[in-house]
Amino acid sequence: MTLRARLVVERAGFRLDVGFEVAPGEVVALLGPNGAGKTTALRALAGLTALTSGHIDLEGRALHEIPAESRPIGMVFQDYLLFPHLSALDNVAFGPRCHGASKVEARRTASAWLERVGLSAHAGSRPRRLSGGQAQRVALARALAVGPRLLLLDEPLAALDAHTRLDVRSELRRHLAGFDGATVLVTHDPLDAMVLADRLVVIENGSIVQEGTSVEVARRPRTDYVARLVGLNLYRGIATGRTVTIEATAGTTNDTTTNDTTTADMTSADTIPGVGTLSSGGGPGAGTADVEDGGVEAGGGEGVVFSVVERFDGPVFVAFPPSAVALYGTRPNGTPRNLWRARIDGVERHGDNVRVHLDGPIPVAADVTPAAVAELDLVPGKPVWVSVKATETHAYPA
Ligand SMILES: Nc1ncnc2c1ncn2[C@@H]1O[C@H](COP(=O)(O)OP(=O)(O)OP(=O)(O)O)[C@@H](O)[C@H]1O
Repeated sequence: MTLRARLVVERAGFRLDVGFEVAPGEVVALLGPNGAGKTTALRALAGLTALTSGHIDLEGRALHEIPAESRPIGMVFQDYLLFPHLSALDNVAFGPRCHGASKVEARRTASAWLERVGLSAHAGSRPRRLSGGQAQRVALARALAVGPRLLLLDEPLAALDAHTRLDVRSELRRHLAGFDGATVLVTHDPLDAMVLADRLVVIENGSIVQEGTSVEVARRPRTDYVARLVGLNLYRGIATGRTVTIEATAGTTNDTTTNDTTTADMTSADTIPGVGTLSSGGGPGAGTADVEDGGVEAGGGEGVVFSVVERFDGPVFVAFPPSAVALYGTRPNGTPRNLWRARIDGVERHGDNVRVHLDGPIPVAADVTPAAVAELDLVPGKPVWVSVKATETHAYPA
């Protein structure tokens, strides 16, 4: 293991006590609700918050005995914390310079990193002239330029608008894949965690409540928070331009063995990346949604064709929240894309709304108002039309 940590931080009214390991090249996401202790854990790894007890072992070195400024770590913060008076190049060069490199050497290293993140043309720009996405890339280059063995990312995408976030997320994933040290990422966005991390460590109230790959965590949610967390509709598919074919569903049912409270979430659990076979329920509703005319043809579980905003070729993920799904009792007018027919599998309360689980060519969860439930008479077994606006889907390379 590259990193072995047990972090105990005590404060009035709060106690963090977590232990986890990160393998070389692995990205671990610390995920959890507000106030869970994620940032405290990250700051403790960085040496910015003192440990009450515990230890941090990085490649055999006792990191907790090393002062923050001498730890071999790179850190990216939510708001980047770039020096406003320095150019992008000098911001990146700052790290190597602090680690003893000469000015020329530091700038050479910085220049190479700016090129790797695609920002050579902006080397002379001050941070205020950079977009949020560009500033984030400079911050990442600055963190990696010191050749860290541990990379710490604190909500690295949180300050970006939705569209930029999409691009930067894919790009960050690529850079993380090329980093051979340990990476610990803090986020409360499940999409960031699932796309960027190999493994999730879910923290609630200062303790680890669940950990594993996103598939493992999603299959057996153990807390309400985790169950909600995996409530995204998320599919793996193949893109051709702006059209994504969601891989065929297997037609096998879930291996749900109990009727406990997590059962209702298993549908969405099957929509987590890495799960090769999505449960379609295998019912007569399985088929191919033709986005051109919005119909559903019997197709023996061939999946669904989605139209999305982003243009890609090859394997992608398509994600959208249950709130982006609209249900209709009769086929809606016009020819909206991403329209197919499904059958209601289950209905449950979800905050102020109602979450409707649907069978069909792909399993999907929809959040609708109680008024809509009454108006459309949404009861299990009822056939409905399902539509998802292309603008509310996110597609990104798998
Ligand atoms: N500097 C501080 N002094 C005292 N208490 C703090 C300090 N920073 C955080 N806390 C408290 O410690 C607990 C954990 O906070 P922390 O910021 O680590 O949570 P988090 O999981 O990162 O949450 P968020 O997602 O909101 O950032 C909270 O109860 C918080 O109020």
